[in-house]
Amino acid sequence: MLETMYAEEGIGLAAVQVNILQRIVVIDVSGKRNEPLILINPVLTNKFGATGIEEGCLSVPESRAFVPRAESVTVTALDRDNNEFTL
Ligand SMILES: CSCC[C@H](NC=O)C(=O)O
Repeated sequence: MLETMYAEEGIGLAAVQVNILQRIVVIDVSGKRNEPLILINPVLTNKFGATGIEEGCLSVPESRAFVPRAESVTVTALDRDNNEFTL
């Protein structure tokens, strides 16, 4: 998933986008593209505020649309070593 996200110059990719039917998300919003974040079975436990921007989607590359988003969220997930973390 990381390989695909980096190859497509994305900032995030969900497993279902590459036909893996599991709750896994990879993200890298670092400037140098060297800080991958892997969330397995993520659960949003809190969200705050409302915002949104026009976004693209690697699965529908020809389209862009405004997507409503929270300003911040709290998420708990497992990492690659099965350790739970919250951010
Ligand atoms: C803003 S959410 C990320 C959207 C897109 N990733 C998956 O489709 C990407 O451009 O990386």
